[in-house]
Amino acid sequence: MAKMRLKDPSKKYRRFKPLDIPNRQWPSKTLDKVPRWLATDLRDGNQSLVDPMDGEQKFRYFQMLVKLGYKEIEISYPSSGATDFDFTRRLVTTPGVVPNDVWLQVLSPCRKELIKRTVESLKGAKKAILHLYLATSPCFQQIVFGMDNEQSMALAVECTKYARSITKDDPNSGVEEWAYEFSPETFSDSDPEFVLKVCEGVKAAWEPSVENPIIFNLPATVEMSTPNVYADQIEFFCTKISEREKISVSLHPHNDRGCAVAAAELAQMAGADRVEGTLFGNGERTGNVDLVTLALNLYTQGIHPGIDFSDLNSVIDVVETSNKIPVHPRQPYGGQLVVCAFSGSHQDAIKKGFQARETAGATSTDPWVMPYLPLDPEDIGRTYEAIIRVNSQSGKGGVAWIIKRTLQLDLPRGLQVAFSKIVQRETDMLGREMLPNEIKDLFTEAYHLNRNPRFSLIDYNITTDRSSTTTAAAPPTTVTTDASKPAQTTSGKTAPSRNLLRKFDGVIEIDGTEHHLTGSGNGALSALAHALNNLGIDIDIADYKEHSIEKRGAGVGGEGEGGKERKGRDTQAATFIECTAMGQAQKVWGVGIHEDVVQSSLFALLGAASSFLSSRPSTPVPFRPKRSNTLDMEPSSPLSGVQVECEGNGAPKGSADAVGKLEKAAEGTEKVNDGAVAVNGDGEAH
Ligand SMILES: CC(=O)SCCNC(=O)CCNC(=O)[C@H](O)C(C)(C)COP(=O)(O)OP(=O)(O)OC[C@H]1O[C@@H](n2cnc3c(N)ncnc32)[C@H](O)[C@@H]1OP(=O)(O)O
Ligand SMILES: CC(C)C(=O)C(=O)O
Ligand SMILES: [Mg+2]
Repeated sequence: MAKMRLKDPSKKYRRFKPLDIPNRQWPSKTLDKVPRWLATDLRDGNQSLVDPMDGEQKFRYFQMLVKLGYKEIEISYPSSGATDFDFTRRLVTTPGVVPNDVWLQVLSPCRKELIKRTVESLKGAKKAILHLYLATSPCFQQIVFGMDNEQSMALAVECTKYARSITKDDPNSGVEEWAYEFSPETFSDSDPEFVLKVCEGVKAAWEPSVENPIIFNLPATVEMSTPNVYADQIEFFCTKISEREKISVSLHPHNDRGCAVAAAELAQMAGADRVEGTLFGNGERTGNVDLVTLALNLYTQGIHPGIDFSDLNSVIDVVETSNKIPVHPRQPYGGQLVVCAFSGSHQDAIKKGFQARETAGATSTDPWVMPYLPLDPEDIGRTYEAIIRVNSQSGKGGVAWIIKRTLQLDLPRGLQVAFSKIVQRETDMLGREMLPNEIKDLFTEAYHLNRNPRFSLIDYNITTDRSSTTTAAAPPTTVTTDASKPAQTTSGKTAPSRNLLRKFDGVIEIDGTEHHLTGSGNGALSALAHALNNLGIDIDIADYKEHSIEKRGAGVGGEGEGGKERKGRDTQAATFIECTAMGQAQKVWGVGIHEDVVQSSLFALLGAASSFLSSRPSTPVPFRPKRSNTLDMEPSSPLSGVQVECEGNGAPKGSADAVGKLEKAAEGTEKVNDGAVAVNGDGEAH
C-alpha cells in the first residue's frame, strides 16, 4: 500500500472552538430581505492583484458598479500612494461621475497621519464613508502589533475620536455627509466579548444616530470555521451590542475554506444588515465573498437584489479586463459553462423543459420550472443556444435541440437517434466539443440538404393518372403520415382507387446522367418511389413526417437549390422520410425542404435513395448487407461507420439484384436506353 505522505495535522492545527450559544435563533430564520451592498472591488479586490488597476481602469470599473446599481462603493486606500489618492480626487472633482445617492468609501489603518491623508482625498465629495480597521485577534495583537487588549482598545477609540474631529465635527471637511465604518479586523478569530468592548468604545467615540448609523464591519478576514460558526458570532454581536438601532452590522467574508457565500447568507439570517464583497469574488488569497452569487441567489428565490445583472457577459468583460484574472468557467452564474449541458440525460431533460414552456405558451415572467437550470439564462443575458453543447457525452436530445435552433427542424424521434449516432462518431473522432454550426453542417451534409450527391431532380410533372384502367403496379409502399394528414397506404400491387392514382413523369439526373422516369402510385411520393423502383431502387417508405418552417434568410434546400435565398414565400415544408431498401432491414432517413410540400417530399425520398447508394461500396458486387447489422459505407460519407437500425437478421431478401442493376447503370457498366429509363405504369422498362 502506498505510504501516506500528507502529515498528521492533529498537533500542528488546532480545531476552531465555536461559541456556545444554546439559544441561537438564526437557524429558523429565512433570507428574505436585500442587504445593503458594498462593492470593494476597487479596494480589497484591487489590493490583491498582481498588477493593480491604474486610474483609467478603476474609473471604468467604478462607472460599471454605479450602472449596476451599487450605492456604496469602496473606491480606494488613499494613503497607499498616488494612484489611489489621485483616483479618489478624480471621482470627487469630476462633475456628474458620482451620483448623489452613491457613497464613496475609503479605507485607512488606525494611523493618524494616514487617516488625515485619507480624509483629505475626499474633499468635495457629497457622501463619504471613512473606514478604519484594527485587528482584534490575539494572533495579530501578539505577532503584528505587540499590543494587549487595552492598547488595541485605546488605539481604536483614539483614532475614532481623531477621525470624528476632522470629518463630521469639522465644518470645513469639505464633505457634505459623513458616515463612519469601523472594522475589528480578524473578527472571526477574535474573542467576541473583546470585540463588543472595542465596538462599544468606538460607538461612544463616534456617537452615531438612528438616521446615520455607525457601520460595524465584522470581517472573516480569514475564514476560520464552518459558516454556522460565523453566523453564531454575528448573532452574538447583534444581540449584545447596545443601541442596535444606531448600528449597521456589516459582513466581510473571505473565502479561505470555500464557504464565504454560505457564511454571508447564514450571517444575514443571524441579523447582519450589510455585505461587503467583490464581483466574482476577487480578493486576497481565495478572495472575498462573491457579490454576483449572493445577488443571484436572492434573485432565484424571487427576491430582486437591486443590482442589475441582466447583461452578465458585459460585466464579466470589464471584470476580466481589469483584474486580468479570468472568471472560472464553473463560477456560479457567471461561469461560461454554468448555463451549459453536455451530458445526454441533462440535455434531454432541459430540452423537454423548454418544449413544455413553449407548449404552455409561457412568457419570460412565468414561473420557472426547469430541470437542471435554477435560473433562466435569458434573465442574465445569456442565449439559449449556449445552453446545450455537444460532445461525446451527449445524446439525441441535445443534438435535436441544436438542429431545431439552427435549422428550425423538429426531427422525428427515429431521425434524432440516427443523426445522433453520426454526431457521436464525429465527436469520438474529433475528441472535442462540436459547435452548433458544425453540427448543422454535418446534418446538412449527411442528409444532402444543399446538394444531393447522386440524384438531381431536373424536371417533373405529377398528374392524375385517369387513363389507368387497371390497378396500378405500385411498389409495396406504406406511407405513415402525421395524424393530421390522410393516410396513404398501398400494399403490393393494389391501389385503393384507380381514380386517385398519381403519375410521376420527370427527368432525374443520376450520377451525371439524365434519366427519364415515370411511375404511378397513390400519391406523388409513392409515384416517385415506383419510378425509382423501376430503375431497380426498391425503397419502402416506413415513416413520414412533415412540418412547416418559417422562411429564413439563406435557405437549406434540396438539390439545385443549394443555399439560395428564397423570396416571396414565408414558409417552407420540411419533410422527413424513413426508408428501407426493399427486402433489407436497414433504415435510412431522407430530409427535404422546399416551399412546395410535394417537392420537399420528393427531395426527401431522393435524399434517402442517395444515402442508400452511397452507403454501399462502389464495387460491382451488388448490395449485400452484413449480418453484423452494420452497413459498409463509403469512408467519406457522413453515414459511414454508423450502426444503422436493422430489423430481422439482416440477411439479404432478394432485391439485391435490382439494386445492383441500378448501381451498374450508375457506374456505366450497364447502360440503359442511353441513360434514359422510362417506366410505364406496370413498372416495365422500355
Ligand atoms: C485585511 C485588509 O485587507 S487590510 C488592508 C490592507 N491593504 C493594504 O495594506 C493596501 C495599502 N497599504 C499600503 O500601501 C501600505 O501598507 C501603507 C502605505 C498603508 C503603509 O505602508 P508602511 O508604512 O510602509 O507600512 P507597512 O505596510 O510595511 O506595515 C504596516 C504597518 O502598519 C501597522 N498596521 C497594520 N495594520 C494596522 C492598523 N489597522 N492600524 C494601525 N497600524 C496598522 C503594522 O503593524 C505595521 O507597523 P510597523 O511598521 O510599526 O511594524
Ligand atoms: C479591512 C478589512 C475589512 C478587511 O479587508 C478584512 O478584514 O478582510
Ligand atoms: Mg478583506
